[in-house]
Amino acid sequence: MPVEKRNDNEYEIEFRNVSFKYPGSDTYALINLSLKLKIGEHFAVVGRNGSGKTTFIKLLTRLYDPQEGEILLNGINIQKYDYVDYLRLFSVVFQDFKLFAFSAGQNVAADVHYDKERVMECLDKAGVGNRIRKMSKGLDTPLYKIDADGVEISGGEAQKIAIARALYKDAPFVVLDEPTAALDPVAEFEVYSKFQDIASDKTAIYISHRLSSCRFCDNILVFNQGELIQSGSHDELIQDEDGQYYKLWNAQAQYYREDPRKSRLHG
Ligand SMILES: Nc1ncnc2c1ncn2[C@@H]1O[C@H](COP(=O)(O)OP(=O)(O)OP(=O)(O)O)[C@@H](O)[C@H]1O
Repeated sequence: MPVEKRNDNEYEIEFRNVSFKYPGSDTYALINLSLKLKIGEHFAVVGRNGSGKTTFIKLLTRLYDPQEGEILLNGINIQKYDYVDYLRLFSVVFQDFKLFAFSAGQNVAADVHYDKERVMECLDKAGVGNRIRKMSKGLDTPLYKIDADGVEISGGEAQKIAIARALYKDAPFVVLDEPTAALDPVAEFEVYSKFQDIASDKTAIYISHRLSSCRFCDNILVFNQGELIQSGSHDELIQDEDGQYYKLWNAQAQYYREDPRKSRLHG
């Protein structure tokens, strides 16, 4: 069935007791996950390596179907919707995003024909607009040196362009699966705080290993060994000294102490 187009973007997704094993694997990558993603809510997803964060996104975007439980869009199992129609609801930047040897503008629009002004706006929001403006042919500059006029860009710049592409798509759900891995902590914080503004009216999910970037998000979801074990704001989660969030936060705290004197004391 088609996904009903809603001008109010009132799309709600619910995971109901979802468990999942990858094909050929004996262990669960996700165990009994239940949560609701309501319109306009922003989520940060944190947890150790292999805790199920990316798998959660893969099920959400129907790269796989769960063996147990169900995922519902406005109360109807997502498997009942037309696949392409369903995917239109999402702008996703995966860890292994790809840019192509096309022009900067085409990379953002994922199309040959595009609205230059809007593309530039998205590049600005992602924090890479000025870099593109300074290129000899602006938006028409080919990325990568395959072309004689091509420009090599850094990993961090590529990630910002991938974020601009997700913004250009203008879908009601935006997912950033650690798209900031090549950014230094300051740049990641900048992207993340901008992202909160950019995604203001959208449902947004942001996966990051750097807890410092997520601390201002109201809904932090903590995954551990395939389970959602905690959720809440930073201030709520940090209260529980036996909790996983507290452990993760303290394990990383040495990397982002703001007071250099403290760093010296600990360094
Ligand atoms: N394609 C796959 N086939 C089999 N097992 C997989 C596959 N992808 C992930 N897994 C396993 O599923 C579990 C959850 O992995 P997932 O990638 O969701 O974790 P993650 O929290 O996103 O990790 P990271 O922080 O390292 O990106 C892990 O045990 C992982 O080894």
